[in-house]
Amino acid sequence: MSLASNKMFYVSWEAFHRATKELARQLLGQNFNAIVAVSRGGLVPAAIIARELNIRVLDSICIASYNHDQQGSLRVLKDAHLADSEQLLIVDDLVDTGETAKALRERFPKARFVTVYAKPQGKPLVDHYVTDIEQDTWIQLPWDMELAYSKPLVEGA
Ligand SMILES: O=P(O)(O)OC[C@H]1O[C@H](OP(=O)(O)OP(=O)(O)O)[C@H](O)[C@@H]1O
Ligand SMILES: O=c1[nH]c(=O)c2nc[nH]c2[nH]1
Ligand SMILES: [Mg+2]
Repeated sequence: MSLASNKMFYVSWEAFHRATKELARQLLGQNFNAIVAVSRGGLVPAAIIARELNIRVLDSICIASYNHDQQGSLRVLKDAHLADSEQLLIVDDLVDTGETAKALRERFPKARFVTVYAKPQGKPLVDHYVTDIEQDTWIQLPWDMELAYSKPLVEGA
């Protein structure tokens, strides 16, 4: 989808932290010993989950597929060095079309893959997620926004 559809789901830092902590709670007791963060979007939730589950070993896989809201071909810019295993947790911020998730599933078939947000098309590819988002809605993540003045309603939008 593209930002032109105008349906937005705005996420504050607090909301993102709360949702990610909820994701960590769902993973309690599953004995993960390492995390691969899917950079860049997965870096923030990976740090929060690592803190909550006391996981000290983290690596990243650097994947790019979107130029802002325009999906392009998927490029792995840097691979992770950690070995695939059932104790490995792959963390991303969201799953949308599922293209990134598909590539991660192929790269790490044994690992668990989790995201904070999931849209319907990508949902079947994740093991755990916290919040459902409609397919035609763009998730505005806190690191992509800044505080700005908002006009009073009487002055019109
Ligand atoms: O399910 P998909 O349609 O593949 O989309 C999901 C991916 O898109 C975004 O990453 P992006 O490629 O924009 O890079 P970024 O994490 O550096 O922002 C997001 O962080 C996911 O990794
Ligand atoms: O910030 C983002 N919001 C989204 O909804 C999305 N989908 C893919 N990549 C995305 N990045
Ligand atoms: Mg990403």
